[in-house]
Amino acid sequence: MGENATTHHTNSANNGANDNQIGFKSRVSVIGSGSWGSVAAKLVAFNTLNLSSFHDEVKMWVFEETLQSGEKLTDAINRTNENVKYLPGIKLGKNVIADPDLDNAVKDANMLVFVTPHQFIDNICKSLVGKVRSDAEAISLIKGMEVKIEGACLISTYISEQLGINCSVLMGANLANEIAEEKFSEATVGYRNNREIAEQWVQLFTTPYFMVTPVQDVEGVELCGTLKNVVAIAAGFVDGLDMGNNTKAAIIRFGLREMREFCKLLFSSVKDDTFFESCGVADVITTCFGGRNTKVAEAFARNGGKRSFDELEAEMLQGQKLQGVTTGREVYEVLRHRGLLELFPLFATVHEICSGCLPPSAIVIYSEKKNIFPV
Ligand SMILES: NC(=O)c1ccc[n+]([C@@H]2O[C@H](COP(=O)([O-])OP(=O)(O)OC[C@H]3O[C@@H](n4cnc5c(N)ncnc54)[C@H](O)[C@@H]3O)[C@@H](O)[C@H]2O)c1
Ligand SMILES: O=P(O)(O)OC[C@H](O)CO
Repeated sequence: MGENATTHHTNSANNGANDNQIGFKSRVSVIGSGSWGSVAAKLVAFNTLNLSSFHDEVKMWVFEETLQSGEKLTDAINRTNENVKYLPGIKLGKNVIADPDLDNAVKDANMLVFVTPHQFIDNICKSLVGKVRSDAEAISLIKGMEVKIEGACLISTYISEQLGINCSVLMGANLANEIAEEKFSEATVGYRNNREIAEQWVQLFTTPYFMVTPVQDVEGVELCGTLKNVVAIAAGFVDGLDMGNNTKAAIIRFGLREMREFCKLLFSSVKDDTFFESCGVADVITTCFGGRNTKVAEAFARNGGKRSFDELEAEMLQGQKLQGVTTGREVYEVLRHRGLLELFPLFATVHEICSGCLPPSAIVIYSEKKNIFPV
């Protein structure tokens, strides 16, 4: 494996000052190792092996757990080169090294890929404060947001503020199991100001079967990835009620419209064009037809809302996590706080169904309401 760096750092919060020299190679760490985290590591590892500007090795932080066999997940990944629990049957690349020690996994890395379920990012960031290189660049593949008393905060902003580093995002129509099998997909990198950094992320993720497009609209890209999970839950209810494709298409259209209005409510800078990128309409389509949120919401509706999402998630996903129910609650809190629930009937109804205040069939009653926003 290529440990042929011209500079090698041993202290954890390195400032990178020695790295502005010819021959510097970037080091990549992936923080998270669920199904998408493992695929992200595979994509990145393919490129670090082939691009001379990167160290070959990609560290992947694993939230450690013990498998039924008694073996640690990290040991199993390093022994088999597969994430036997979250992405079985897929070789990650021999240059992917699983590490259960978060500090060690990020040490020396100047490119950090964050890809955990969003409910865990708070603790992860807190434990990383002071541990990452001050010149590191981050990218978030996390679909979700942080909602605090003071308001909603994008995950990329949260990472940026906690760790004092810039954070871009990568979102898109990306069902992990399909990309793992190298079926063609697209994704969108959202960046703030620095096009050069965006190009580096594009280069790191692009493969012959994964086409990545940069868009200067970090908020629009990230919020699309976040909000589509709420629409996915609504689509699952429609499936569970056997309402058919026309109803589902209507729900998708209403959902996209509320996504756009919610984005613009939070950030007036969000661009309409962003909704036509992979992170927008394409992700809504794939997630509403093949995503976990939709599948579990379908089961919820088929059970008449009598089995909780937590119970169905544990049974159907075996350790994988849903984002849509939590995000639905977070969106609801933002809207309630601003007195705008009436303007977002789909989002509001999704949360009220998930929390047991309304039956799943209420999603159809919603669809009979008039258009709220001017089209
Ligand atoms: N799976 C997909 O198809 C897909 C595609 C695009 C984006 N995403 C997004 O990527 C993010 C990561 O999802 P995923 O699919 O890789 O994960 P996952 O749902 O497949 O797996 C859950 C992960 O959470 C970890 N975990 C459990 N408890 C934890 C804790 N207390 N602290 C930290 N980690 C813990 C598990 O070890 C596992 O790695 C999510 O925001 C998701 O929306 C997923
Ligand atoms: O399986 P889901 O519902 O978490 O969706 C996965 C991806 O976000 C689809 O792009």
